[in-house]
Amino acid sequence: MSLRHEKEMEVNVQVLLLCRPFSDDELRSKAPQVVTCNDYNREVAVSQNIAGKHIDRVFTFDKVFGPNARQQDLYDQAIIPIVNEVLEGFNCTIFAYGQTGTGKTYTMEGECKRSKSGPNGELPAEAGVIPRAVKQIFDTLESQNAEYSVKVTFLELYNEEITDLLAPEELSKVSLEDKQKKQLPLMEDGKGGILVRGLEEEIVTSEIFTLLERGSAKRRTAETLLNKQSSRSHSLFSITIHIKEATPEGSCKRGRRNKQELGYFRAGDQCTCGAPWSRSLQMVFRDSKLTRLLRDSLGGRTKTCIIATVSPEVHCLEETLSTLDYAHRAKHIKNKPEVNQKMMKSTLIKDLYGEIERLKAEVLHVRKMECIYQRRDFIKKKVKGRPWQIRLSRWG
Ligand SMILES: Nc1ncnc2c1ncn2[C@@H]1O[C@H](COP(=O)(O)OP(=O)(O)OP(=O)(O)O)[C@@H](O)[C@H]1O
Repeated sequence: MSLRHEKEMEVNVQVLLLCRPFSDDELRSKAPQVVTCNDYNREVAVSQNIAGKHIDRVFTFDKVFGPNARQQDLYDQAIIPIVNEVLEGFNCTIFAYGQTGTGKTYTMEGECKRSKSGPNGELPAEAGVIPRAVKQIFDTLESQNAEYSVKVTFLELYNEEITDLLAPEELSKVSLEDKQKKQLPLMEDGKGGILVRGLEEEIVTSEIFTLLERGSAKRRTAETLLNKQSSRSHSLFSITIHIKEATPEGSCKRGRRNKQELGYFRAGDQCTCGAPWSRSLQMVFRDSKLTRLLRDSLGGRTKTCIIATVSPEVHCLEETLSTLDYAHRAKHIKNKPEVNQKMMKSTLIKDLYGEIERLKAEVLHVRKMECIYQRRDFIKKKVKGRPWQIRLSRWG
């Protein structure tokens, strides 16, 4: 392929800026505002006082959403086209990046717990990107009378450890404490991608709130100065859509698997991983799990959109500038998105056989682990519990 043709296929990572409104506490304390958004010009200005001089630093992004923007504004203006591209066959990634308390969870999940869906299935105003994307996918595929399945995964990355937020507890006798410590390994999938071994894939049939609530409840949270319910980790939510195409006689001829990744990545000192793309730019920490998870999204074959989140108030000035600097640099990352190939039925079957083999190996692994845990519990009881008795009986 010619260099010119290759360049034509390149697209930049899209970067949006979202500034959340003042919280009630910030309004009460009359904290000065240092961030001003100009949605129309796609600019955000940060006011600084340096040696008595008032200086404004201005950053331009692909789209800017000020404190008055509603969840629906962000979704309609920026996310709908991306989800449409997923339905057309691209793999896409959307992730929120920002300091603690700037609205990453609010933007990606929304306030699912507080609000309920409307009578006709319409989403609450507070619903974030994930439930809206799921609804758009279902609505579109239903309107096309397509034969499809939608599967999701939800993982947490904390201190270089990956845990599954959707792992069913009742299926395992492992205690919650052990479960949370259970790490999942990252490995190459043999097709140039990365997969997390043992990650639970859940089939979604309609609404996503129950699943999101279940996963979110397992995220590690702690109170920070800026957020009473701060998640202490990075999270990645993936939606895989499998669409089947039928022949006129009705039998399945070929299919396509498209993937949408939705993540929220913490910026700031509490996190040991730093800005993922600063790493991808500097080519350091090549083995960081976050960098590996995002390998295809930053500089790979995926279409990627970053939502940088900031607070408007003065106490966050330093972190806000750092988020804006990183986000601005990320605008220069180029990806080469490729449409997923439609697979012929025979290839599809081969692929599914491969998946069955992989799942068999996982079941075996889980059984072995359960055996080890049961043995350990048995030994623990023996050591810690009351004097242990073995009864020998004999019949006859
Ligand atoms: N755009 C917004 N409109 C209204 N409230 C918001 C908005 N963004 C964030 N908030 C509120 O700000 C608080 C912090 O938001 P959130 O928990 O989403 O931050 P976060 O970036 O995920 O923080 P952390 O990294 O600590 O988990 C929440 O109470 C949330 O409801």
